[in-house]
Amino acid sequence: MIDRFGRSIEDLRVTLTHVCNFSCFFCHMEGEDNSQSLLSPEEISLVAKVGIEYGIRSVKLTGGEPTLRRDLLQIIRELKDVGIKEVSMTTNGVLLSTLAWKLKEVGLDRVNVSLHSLDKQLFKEITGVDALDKVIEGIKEAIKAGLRPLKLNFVLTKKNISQLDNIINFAIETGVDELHLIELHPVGLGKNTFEYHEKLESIEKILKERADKIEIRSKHYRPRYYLNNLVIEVVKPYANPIFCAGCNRIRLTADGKLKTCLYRQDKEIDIMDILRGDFSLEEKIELIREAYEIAIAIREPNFKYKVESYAPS
Ligand SMILES: Nc1nc2c(ncn2[C@@H]2O[C@H](COP(=O)(O)OP(=O)(O)OP(=O)(O)O)[C@@H](O)[C@H]2O)c(=O)[nH]1
Ligand SMILES: C[S@@+](CC[C@H](N)C(=O)[O-])C[C@H]1O[C@@H](n2cnc3c(N)ncnc32)[C@H](O)[C@@H]1O
Ligand code: SF4
Ligand code: SF4
Repeated sequence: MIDRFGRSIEDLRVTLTHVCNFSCFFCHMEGEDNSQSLLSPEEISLVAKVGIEYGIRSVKLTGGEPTLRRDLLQIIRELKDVGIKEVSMTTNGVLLSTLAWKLKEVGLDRVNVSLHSLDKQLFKEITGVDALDKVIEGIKEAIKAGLRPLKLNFVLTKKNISQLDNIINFAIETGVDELHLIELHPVGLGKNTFEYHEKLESIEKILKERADKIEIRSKHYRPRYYLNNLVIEVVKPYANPIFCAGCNRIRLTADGKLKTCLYRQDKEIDIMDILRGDFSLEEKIELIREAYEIAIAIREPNFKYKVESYAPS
């Protein structure tokens, strides 16, 4: 099923919690308001299962920090049980060294680990926590456990641009598969820290010259640059109509809303009353189907090309 802009939905992005053990100065919290609500593993897997009928094939677990959920293993197990082909997670990595093998065992396919600096002091300045060594340990353990392709997320800012070369070298030496080079985008706290925004254009120009191969991914039409054994994927979501044209994701917020876009709080459908209401399972499934259909009908690219109407005078 496709929306009015010809886009399918294939990926469900689930915010498992708004709680985090870091406090990154730019954190967008997936564009959600802080809430204490937590959907249960059964509720999450029911929404994902119904989503399969509408094209959902993969689920991304995010947050806040998803590894803080005590029932994370059960959530992953249930998502695989209802038929989600690929379950992946984006994490700050600080708890990964103890969790990696257990995550693999219950069916997690891969992880993205955020790493914005290899300098201890700067890492602490960015994240609020002195945890660089622990995160590196987590990355290494996740690779050993086979949570691959393992991707690093590097959000580029004026604070850490000097770290980029180190991060690329670290990724190659450690056996990381891919590096997401991410533009800081102004949502959530990121909105107030846009003075640290750094353009990616000059870096991308160098990548173009040095790459052995360049690909365009169907997800967000993201460009991927192959350098030796590392793939560097440029994630440039801000004011980028091409990115939004390739948006095949829909979101499930921590407080039970189907959210059609990271930037839009006006285009959400609250399904908490369906999930927690006094309905039979069949009735819930039917109501969730209706919610997906409404979400698909109202979703739209946040950034669109505007064609000026031209009226000769
Ligand atoms: N604006 C916008 N940003 C997004 C979207 N999806 C991901 N991002 C940003 O992309 C960066 C990488 O997000 P991840 O969760 O690690 O990765 P992913 O987008 O799921 O990509 P893969 O794991 O490679 O499939 C983060 O900064 C996200 O905020 C989106 O649909 N819209
Ligand atoms: C909101 S975090 C949640 C998952 C986990 N806590 C983590 O940091 O990896 C998801 C991803 O968004 C990135 N991110 C957060 N705020 C951002 C912003 N304003 N601009 C770009 N990326 C951002 C994080 O670095 C992380 O890679
Ligand atoms: S970016 Fe991730 S680790 Fe950093 S504060 Fe936000 S949720 Fe926590
Ligand atoms: S429409 Fe654009 S901004 Fe909104 S979620 Fe999709 S890619 Fe992100």
